[in-house]
Amino acid sequence: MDEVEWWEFDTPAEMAEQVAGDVAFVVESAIEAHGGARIALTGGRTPDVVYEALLKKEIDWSKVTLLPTDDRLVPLGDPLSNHAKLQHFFGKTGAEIVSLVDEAALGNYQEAGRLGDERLARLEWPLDLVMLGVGSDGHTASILPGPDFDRAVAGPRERRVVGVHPDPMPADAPVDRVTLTAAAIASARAVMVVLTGDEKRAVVEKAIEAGPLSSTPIGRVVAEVDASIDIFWSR
Ligand SMILES: O=C1O[C@H](COP(=O)(O)O)[C@@H](O)[C@H](O)[C@H]1O
Repeated sequence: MDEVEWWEFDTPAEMAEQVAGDVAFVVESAIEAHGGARIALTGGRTPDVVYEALLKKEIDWSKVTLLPTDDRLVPLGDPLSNHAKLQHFFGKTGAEIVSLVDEAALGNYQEAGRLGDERLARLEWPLDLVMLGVGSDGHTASILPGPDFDRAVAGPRERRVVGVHPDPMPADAPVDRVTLTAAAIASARAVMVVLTGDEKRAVVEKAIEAGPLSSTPIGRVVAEVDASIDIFWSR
């Protein structure tokens, strides 16, 4: 990893404004450089304020492809679905929204991972931007402790999506997942991390300090990324 730069804000709204401006700049540059932008966006609760701010930017959404960094294996309209979140915020913009979840494989997380990988192979790579969130346990995207951790952080580099059975199950969304792998995230042209609160900040600082030997998903992913990473944090 080249460099980690922290950007600190007093409120989530101030942070959101900055992040939205940076995302809009990446989108504009990507459209100028290769005619379209491909962006992976975090799920969870933290980014809502960012997505509100992003919707106020002038963006030619018809040239943008959006996908979640990860998803929960639930029907696409379920409140736990990250795809549903993207539809809720960006569904009317004209952006193409790609789901990582194939509803035919909700009961088989490994098959769901394979189908998600197949689906993303149809996109042009690399992604222009990956915006990551972080859980207070240090997970990022849906790279979580459990039997699939090694495959997600250190599996074959050509694998972009894997299925994940978290162990232990996260209390707020106790379901199997599909996630971008660390290699797919690391291949993006730009990577940013968005988080709030002292607890998550301490987790991320400790994970980055541990480097490639970190036992925490966010530490392993940051260590994989060659380019510089911007971390946006607010109180
Ligand atoms: O399960 C997930 O959690 C993380 C963090 O979410 P938050 O609610 O603590 O902001 C999120 O980045 C990920 O996309 C999501 O699926």
